[in-house]
Amino acid sequence: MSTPGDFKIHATDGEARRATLTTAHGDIQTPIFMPVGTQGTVKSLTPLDLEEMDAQIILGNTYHLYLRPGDDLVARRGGLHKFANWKRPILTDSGGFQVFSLQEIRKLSEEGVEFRSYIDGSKHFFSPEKAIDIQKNLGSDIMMVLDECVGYGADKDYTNKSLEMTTRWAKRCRDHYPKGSGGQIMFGIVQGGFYKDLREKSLEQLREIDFEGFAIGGLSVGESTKEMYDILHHIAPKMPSDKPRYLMGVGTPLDLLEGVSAGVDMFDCVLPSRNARNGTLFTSQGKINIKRAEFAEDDSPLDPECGCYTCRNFTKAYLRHLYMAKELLSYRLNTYHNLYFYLDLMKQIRAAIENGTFAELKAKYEAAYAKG
Ligand SMILES: CNc1nc2c(CC[C@H]3O[C@@H](OC)[C@@H]4OC(C)(C)O[C@@H]43)c3nc(N)[nH]c(=O)c3cc2[nH]1
Ligand SMILES: [Zn+2]
Repeated sequence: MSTPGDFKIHATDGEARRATLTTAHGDIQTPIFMPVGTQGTVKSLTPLDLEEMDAQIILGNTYHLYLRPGDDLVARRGGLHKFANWKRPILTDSGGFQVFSLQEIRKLSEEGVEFRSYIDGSKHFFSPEKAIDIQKNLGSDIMMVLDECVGYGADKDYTNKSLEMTTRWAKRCRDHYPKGSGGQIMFGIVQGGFYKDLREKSLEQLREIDFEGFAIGGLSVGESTKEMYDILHHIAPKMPSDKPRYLMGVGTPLDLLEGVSAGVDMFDCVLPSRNARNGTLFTSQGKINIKRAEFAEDDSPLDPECGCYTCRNFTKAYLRHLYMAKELLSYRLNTYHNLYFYLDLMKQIRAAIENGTFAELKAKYEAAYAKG
């Protein structure tokens, strides 16, 4: 009988790992990409669409769902799985990032963070315990601790003080929901900015606490790709090898490949769904923007190598027309394709690790995406 949090590694290829993570709503095959469903929905897609494209897990967000419709309202409806009719695993972020990135007006103290609602300006307070209580109400399979994601360029002294508070908050989150006290598992979040010694310090402090997994926070906050990869390759291989590693908010197709090569197992990013809105589509030959005039009478599919509903049923000419006409269907068909592309890339990565050809797969996409 497998327990939520069990993590079994089946194969490795360099630092890359092919594993299975057990949750209360089923097993997750890693490496994995997690579509972002901030408000309990992956914008414009139905649960059926997501199951068709084999999305194994989606993300929800404490900050947004607490403010609207209310985590208590969701709890009274049986939790987020029932409310959104999503039967597979859900991971919820703690809201730390949203408070620190979306809010100018906020007060940070040892106790927690005070902020104003972006909806009606009302005042709210998140303590580590409150952030966990909200995720308990939502019933997510994987909960994230409340942390401070310091901004790009934060100085070393501030970054150090912040990571120490984040560790104290992490401990309070774990004490508030001890391991095994329910079917939900909890990940710690490594901070430390762009200082390698502080990253190691954050990890050393967190590994003392009994988390079922560890995330790398504080990246994809405006740094260069080189700076991100530098920290990634420094800290990921040092994280507990017998537990899942989650790189938060990352990234492009090349970032996913780079992250896997550094030993990362889980990724989330708004890019595939956000880019769908502005017509930037990911294909096996690189990125294209569907609004370009060259596609006006192009009767070929978006991506000849893609098996998704959009590519099997529509031409570039029609997708361009929908985009130019600002039709709702444009957003839905573009999102469907972009997420399918990301999920299919992860499927190829899992197979490549199993048969020891990960380096070749990475080189193929680096060539196709070289032009950026
Ligand atoms: C884009 N770059 C980026 N995102 C980050 C996140 C948030 C990740 C969440 O925010 C949304 O992406 C913007 C996603 O949709 C929901 C569902 C809201 O959850 C995802 C982070 N979260 C926490 N707790 N701590 C971090 O240090 C952190 C760092 C990040 N860097
Ligand atoms: Zn497609």
